[in-house]
Amino acid sequence: MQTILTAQQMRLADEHTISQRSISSLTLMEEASRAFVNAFLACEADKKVSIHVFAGQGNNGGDGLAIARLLQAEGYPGLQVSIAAFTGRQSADFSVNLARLKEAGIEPVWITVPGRVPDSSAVVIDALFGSGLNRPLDENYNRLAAQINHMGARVYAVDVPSGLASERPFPGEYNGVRALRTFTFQRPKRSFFLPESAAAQQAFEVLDIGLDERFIESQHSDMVLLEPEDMRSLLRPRKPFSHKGTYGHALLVAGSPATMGAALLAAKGCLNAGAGLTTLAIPASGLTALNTALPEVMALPEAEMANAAGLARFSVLAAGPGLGTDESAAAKVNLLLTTGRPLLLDADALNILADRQWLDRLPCGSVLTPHMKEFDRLFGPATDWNERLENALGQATARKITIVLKNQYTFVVPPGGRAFVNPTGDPAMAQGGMGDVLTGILAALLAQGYAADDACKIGCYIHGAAGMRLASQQFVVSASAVAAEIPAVLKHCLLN
Ligand SMILES: NC(=O)C1=CN([C@@H]2O[C@H](COP(=O)(O)OP(=O)(O)OC[C@H]3O[C@@H](n4cnc5c(N)ncnc54)[C@H](O)[C@@H]3O)[C@@H](O)[C@H]2O)[C@@H](O)CC1
Ligand SMILES: Nc1ncnc2c1ncn2[C@@H]1O[C@H](COP(=O)(O)OP(=O)(O)O)[C@@H](O)[C@H]1O
Repeated sequence: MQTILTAQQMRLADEHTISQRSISSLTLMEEASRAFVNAFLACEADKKVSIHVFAGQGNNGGDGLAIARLLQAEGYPGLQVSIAAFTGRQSADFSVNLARLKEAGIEPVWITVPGRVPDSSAVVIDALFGSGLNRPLDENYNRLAAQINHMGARVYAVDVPSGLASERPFPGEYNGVRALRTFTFQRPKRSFFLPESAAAQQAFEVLDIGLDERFIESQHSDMVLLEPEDMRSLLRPRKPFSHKGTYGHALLVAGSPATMGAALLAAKGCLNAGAGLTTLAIPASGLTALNTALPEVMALPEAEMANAAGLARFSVLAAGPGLGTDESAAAKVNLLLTTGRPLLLDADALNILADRQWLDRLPCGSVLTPHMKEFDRLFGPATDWNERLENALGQATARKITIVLKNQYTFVVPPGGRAFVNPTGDPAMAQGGMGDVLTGILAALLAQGYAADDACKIGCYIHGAAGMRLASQQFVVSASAVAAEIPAVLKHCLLN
């Protein structure tokens, strides 16, 4: 797991590393710039390309000047450097790098008043502002950013796209530089995981610049990034002499005549994520489809969904995919709530909770898996993703539940004030039914006895990893294909 730092904590990590390694901040800047150049070389190997570096006057600008000098030494002759100096003072390390730039024979152009910038370069390096940005761009910088965006160049941002706040995006429409790729130092920035950052960058890559990892990991943060190693330590191999009873019995209450497929997808996810037994509670009209498509899955007769005592034999109770929100669906959710046991609820079960105002009946230890709209229906509207995430952090702690807030970067939010960011997934997965498979996977992991937070971390990770594997070969991946890929992904996670 990686702790995601605030800009202030990042500065402390810089200072700590500088004193611990007995180096100067200038050396650290040089190392960061070298790391950027190495990553840049891998993307822009043609040395004849025309490059325009736009630098501010802070340390991000200092990086920009060092990068320009290093690129020239690498043999890129077509370099221009512009320094935006509408306001502000030069940082000490910027000034030293300015002198070094001139010594290297590069004379920068100073932009002190708004005007036209030359727009013929194929590549732009954006080093106007980095993690020091503490207010939205004013008119002059905004105009410059718009000119850069209009150049049609391939834009590489240094550390943070200029205009994007590193912790939480500023309110309103993004008015900064739009980068193709950001090479960011040591840690992704918190705002990179919020969907508003899509306006600022298409992708980011993290570069190790040698900051002290122990110091970074000692910092308190409300955001933690999951890594492949976490799966290896969380996952448990199948045991010798084990049998189907060892791995739990999941009940999935799902499906309606028009949306039986959602129930089948959830059941398929559940089977493939290793539940010992999977039972579906679906309307009778779905039984033929179930027996044909998933012969391993059992069905619960409708009459048994009227009696809480009959549910005691299941190790996990899950509901929602394709359930519908009519009276009979609500009666099923009501029955589950009366058991007083932790529940796994998704999709229509969440809508039923919201519509009937049953949220306060939810037992501690439950898991909810809303997407944005379901979340807002349950917990109230949010003006942006940061507010939504902060609400999720508060609700999970207050209600002692785990919220899986789904998105490109899904947030697993257990009680305790920390969101675990799932890095796996691919836009090829943006298709109906994907969430149903995730619910089935989570049910299987809970049935196998994983704690709620661990089940959600593992489940989201393997679900996204399955999508990524398929997306490496396919334009779009179906939910059934993702479910089918899960056993191989689990094996891979355990062995690697
Ligand atoms: N030793 C270090 O501290 C290192 C810092 N590095 C670089 O330093 C960057 C951070 O540098 P700084 O803290 O100097 O900050 P920036 O260079 O990001 O910003 C410069 C200054 O601009 C001012 N400012 C903020 N918002 C503004 C706005 N909207 N309009 C006009 N001015 C505004 C602030 O006073 C800020 O300090 C990182 O992103 C990274 O690129 C790297 O060189 C790694 C080492
Ligand atoms: N662009 C994307 N990148 C990564 N993961 C995605 C993307 N789009 C969807 N997913 C994943 O697919 C799932 C979609 O869930 P949900 O919206 O509930 O789907 P549905 O209700 O259609 O089954 C989530 O787990 C989400 O993380």
